[in-house]
Amino acid sequence: MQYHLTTAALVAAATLSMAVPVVDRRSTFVIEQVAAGQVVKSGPIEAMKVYNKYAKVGAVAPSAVVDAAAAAQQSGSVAANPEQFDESYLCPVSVGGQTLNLDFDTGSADLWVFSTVTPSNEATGHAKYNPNTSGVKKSGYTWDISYGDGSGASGTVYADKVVVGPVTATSQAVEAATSVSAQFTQDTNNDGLLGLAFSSINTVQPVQQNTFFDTVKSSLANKLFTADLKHAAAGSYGFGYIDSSKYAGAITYVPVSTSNGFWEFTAGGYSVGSSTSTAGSIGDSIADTGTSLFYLPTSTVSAYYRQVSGAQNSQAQGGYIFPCSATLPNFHVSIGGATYTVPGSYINYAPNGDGTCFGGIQANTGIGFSIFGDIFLKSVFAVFDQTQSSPRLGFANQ
Ligand SMILES: O=C(c1ccc(-c2ccco2)nc1O)N(Cc1ccccn1)C1CC1
Repeated sequence: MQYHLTTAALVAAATLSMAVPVVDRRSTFVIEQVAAGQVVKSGPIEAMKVYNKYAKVGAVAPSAVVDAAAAAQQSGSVAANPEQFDESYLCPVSVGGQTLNLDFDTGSADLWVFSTVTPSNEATGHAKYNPNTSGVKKSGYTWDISYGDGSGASGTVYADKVVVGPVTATSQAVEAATSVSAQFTQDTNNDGLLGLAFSSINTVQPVQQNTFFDTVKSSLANKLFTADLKHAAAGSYGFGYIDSSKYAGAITYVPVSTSNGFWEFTAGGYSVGSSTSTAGSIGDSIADTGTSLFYLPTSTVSAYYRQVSGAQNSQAQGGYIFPCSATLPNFHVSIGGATYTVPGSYINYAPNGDGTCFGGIQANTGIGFSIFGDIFLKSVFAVFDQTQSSPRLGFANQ
């Protein structure tokens, strides 16, 4: 039986074959390279899907359709450079043609930047986005965010081109700060945040805006991004593809609840050091690249520091501390049936200056869930995946 491509598909293909110059034919439809500049919407991708659907009965896509579809599927990566003590990781991003170093944060959903509209005494030492060069003001739109550590920022909104690695959002909501808290002013390496949580918690009013990932998602070869953070070394974030050289063994996936706007999942049992007994379940957790430490239930945290001689929960320092000379046991956690290990050395976060050091594992008291922050994430390869009907998180050992 001879299948006929639908008229629409033939028209689409014909149109594209006229519109797109025929270049070299791709033998296999594997997307390696990425598109720059204008991102073509889903026309070529839909046309390509038709050819793929009927390939089994002999349909062959014209090279123009293959090329246009390929050009419409972006993927690529950007370096994630650690600040001192791995407090946060900063990535170079082009915002309206200006390079700023942004903190990619899977725990929030606003892309906000220091700018020429930030009071100069609050912006000293920071790279600033100048919206006048190419930004389109979304007049009347404002934003205001507060973070768990008490920091925060607020301002106005523009639409502009944002490029992360080779992945381009031609019109992304860029939130220019007109006010930032002291914590942000003081960290002169940090020129703003790029939120990668769900857009449902974006703070722009009166019209909520999309994250960078949601803006480019439909143009990515695969609707996912990855985090490959490292201890005291440059790692990377990838968009649209999984680099299998960045992890060992299999990626284990777990379901994600989006009801709070976070990459929220259920973590399983844990064990400390060489002990084989896996204790109780950690439970409700989020994966948050924007949080430095690893916040866990009080029972888990006291079980861990019971194995650290000299450890104490210091009111003065605001958490568990121990002698910097202490040997810290590894921390193992089970997620989706697979076990991941945070090396003890990663749990010595930073010196307090008095011979004691501050722990990378701390209690989640008052937060309401556990936070798998950078102390955990730099121990694994993480996949933030929206390729399925519902979002999921994938983890692999590095
Ligand atoms: O910092 C935040 C955080 C991020 C985004 C928002 C927010 C407000 C409005 C939209 O997003 N609010 C936060 O608070 N942490 C980490 C954290 C650490 C410690 C205590 C509480 N939390 C959110 C991811 C959990």
